[in-house]
Amino acid sequence: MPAKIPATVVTGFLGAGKTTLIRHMLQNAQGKRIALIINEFGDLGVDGDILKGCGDEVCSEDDIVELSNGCICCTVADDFIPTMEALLAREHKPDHIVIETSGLALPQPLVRAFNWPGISTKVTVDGVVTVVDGRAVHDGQFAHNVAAVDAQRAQDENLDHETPLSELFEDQVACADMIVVNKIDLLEAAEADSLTNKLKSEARAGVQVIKASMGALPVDVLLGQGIGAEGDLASRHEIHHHHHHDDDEDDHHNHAHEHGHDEFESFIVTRGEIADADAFAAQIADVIRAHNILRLKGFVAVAGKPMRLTLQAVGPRVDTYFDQPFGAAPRETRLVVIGEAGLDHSAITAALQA
Ligand SMILES: Nc1nc2c(ncn2[C@@H]2O[C@H](COP(=O)(O)OP(=O)(O)OP(=O)(O)O)[C@@H](O)[C@H]2O)c(=O)[nH]1
Repeated sequence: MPAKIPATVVTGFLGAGKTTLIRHMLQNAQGKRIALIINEFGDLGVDGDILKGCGDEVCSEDDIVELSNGCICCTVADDFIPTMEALLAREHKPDHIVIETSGLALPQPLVRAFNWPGISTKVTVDGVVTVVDGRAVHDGQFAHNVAAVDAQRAQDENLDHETPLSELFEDQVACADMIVVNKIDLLEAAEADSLTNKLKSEARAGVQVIKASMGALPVDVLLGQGIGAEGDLASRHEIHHHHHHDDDEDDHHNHAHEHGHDEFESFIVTRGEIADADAFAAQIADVIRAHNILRLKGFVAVAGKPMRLTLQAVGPRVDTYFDQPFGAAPRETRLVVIGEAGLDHSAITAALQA
């Protein structure tokens, strides 16, 4: 029987740097043939477009498959399994499969899917890489204290102080084989060390915690962990599954429901060309602050520039760079806005179109 193809799951919160890390990996793959499965949140394929735009020989468009029918953990059977089967049926099989989950997906149901008949004999989870935004976590944005939260819950069943964001963060840490503390360039050395130690103490025993900037890690470090994560799911406990860890559908749905994916939403804002890229970035930072937007990303048409401007904002930090010509795509500005449910669509749209 041929060896199983290793698959690496890359998870991590919105804007932590998953796409950046994968792009670096593809550009340094040293001839390894990597197939990518990308789970976009919302219906604008920004991450896929960014990766396709890297123009490298090893990341031909054929090898990039996008799942955009919602959260990967809720669409495993309908979307992920058929995609994986199609990938495994190809004549030229990849050496390695990398799966980028959307920042809101839970890694555990995805890892569990590798135990499905027809999948389990052909592919194995090489490792789960959880990318964290070192700056944000250090600043306490997604900090958590499991004991304190449990104590609070025990005191009052009606009082749930835990936000969905911190729940997801805990699940991502609990499932990791390797934690990448990214954006180290935005931290002092001592801050980076203390965060690394804190995450080491929260993760399962033996989990590697590695610092990185712009996700720049050697491919040999990221791939080839050889863990077989689908075989030890019980140790990757989902924080909110205190009662049982079975595969039954109801349990899965309850879990998905508990996490309330409906509590997040995304929508698209389009506009024509903008005149000044710096002024537009400043405008976006203001809109993000005013409306509590978690993540904003997309492509911008700048007057007089043939290239499209890629724009990515994590919190109020806005990054832009020109990546490639518009080509056949319409020359317009398209932005996806992601936040917790209740965003004021019309006010945000008006502010971005102003
Ligand atoms: N300063 C700094 N910025 C970074 C680093 N890594 C990524 N970024 C920036 O952070 C933003 C988000 O990075 P992505 O790679 O798109 O993050 P992601 O996790 O794929 O985000 P989602 O797809 O929204 O979940 C981009 O603007 C990156 O350029 C880093 O190490 N340092």
